[in-house]
Amino acid sequence: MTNMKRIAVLTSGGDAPGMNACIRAIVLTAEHFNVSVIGFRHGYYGLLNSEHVEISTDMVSNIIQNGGTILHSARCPEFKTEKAALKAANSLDALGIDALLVIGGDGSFHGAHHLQQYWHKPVIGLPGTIDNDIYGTDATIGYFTAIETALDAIDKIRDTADAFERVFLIEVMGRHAGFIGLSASISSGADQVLLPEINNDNEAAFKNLVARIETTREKKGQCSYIVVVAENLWPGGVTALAEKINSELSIESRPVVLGHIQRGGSPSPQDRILATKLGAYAVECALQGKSGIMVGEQNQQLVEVSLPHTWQNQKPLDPYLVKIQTEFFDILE
Ligand SMILES: Nc1ncnc2c1ncn2[C@@H]1O[C@H](COP(=O)(O)OP(=O)(O)OP(=O)(O)O)[C@@H](O)[C@H]1O
Ligand SMILES: O=P(O)(O)OC[C@H]1O[C@](O)(CO)[C@@H](O)[C@@H]1O
Repeated sequence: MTNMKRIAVLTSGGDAPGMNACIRAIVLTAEHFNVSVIGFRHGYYGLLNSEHVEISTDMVSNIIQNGGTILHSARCPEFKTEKAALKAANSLDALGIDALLVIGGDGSFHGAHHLQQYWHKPVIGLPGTIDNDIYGTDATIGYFTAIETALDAIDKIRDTADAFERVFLIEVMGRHAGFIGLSASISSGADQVLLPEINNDNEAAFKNLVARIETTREKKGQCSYIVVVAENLWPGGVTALAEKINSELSIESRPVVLGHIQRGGSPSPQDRILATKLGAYAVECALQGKSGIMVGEQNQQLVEVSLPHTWQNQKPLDPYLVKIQTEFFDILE
């Protein structure tokens, strides 16, 4: 262990349930090693403007169950410049910070890597995003809770879909990745799913969707039909897709955009445990002088992955789940 005295943490990009659990674990672990923790508010903005607070252990009691982040989050486009990174490095030195922990998604990891070119002390990333789109860790903090939230909403939509025997197109988050979409679709028993990793031809996907709805209804009569659609896949989203279905075919459909509810709520046990594990491990890695890495978990083993590897490689969807949904279940129930 090095003789570090003070480390810093910030949360950046889309907030994710479990970020607070992670901050708590960092503070409690640091306390164990007699290291104090400074928190920068509002992601990289706080780092640039030295908007900071000393996080005591009192401040992290009773936050493990809360969504959001006590440090607040932000997207800070100007952090990409050399000027900003130099300013951040000066700010860290002025405060006597020995290591920086960044909880966020791949954009935040780009930021951490960028900073590292100008500040030569440990910088460590912790994967915190509902999207689960970070290579090198089986799951990101917040992903499990987002699936539960989406699933709860889809179950409720199914009730009204069944009552009216309607088609529902349900848009889920994920930015450009289909992890939430696939998990929500499998766990809700959705009839069909449209994901960026699977559908690269929207017209073909549309034809297939219509054919499947029509065939299902020929066989079963009027019935509900649930389609989970990843955001950023269909131009204009599910509202435009529903309009196309309604106008070109005599099929009544309803669009639902689940939106930011997927980012909120009390973190699930899995997210709290993952956040706690990674928070504690990140402190240990920092104290050992490790830098330029993301801490993650693979097959229940803690791992360290170089920051560029986390965005240079594409994390695949579970191929067997894809097969189940698109091949085995591509039949009438
Ligand atoms: N190339 C880059 N260089 C420096 N900083 C960056 C870079 N890309 C992103 N950042 C910083 O990281 C912040 C967060 O990135 P982004 O908005 O992509 O969210 P994220 O961390 O990927 O999280 P999520 O995907 O969950 O929203 C940006 O606002 C910016 O401050
Ligand atoms: O809250 P904002 O800035 O609109 O960002 C929304 C995006 O952030 C996420 O919630 C997390 O990356 C994505 O799923 C979504 O595309």
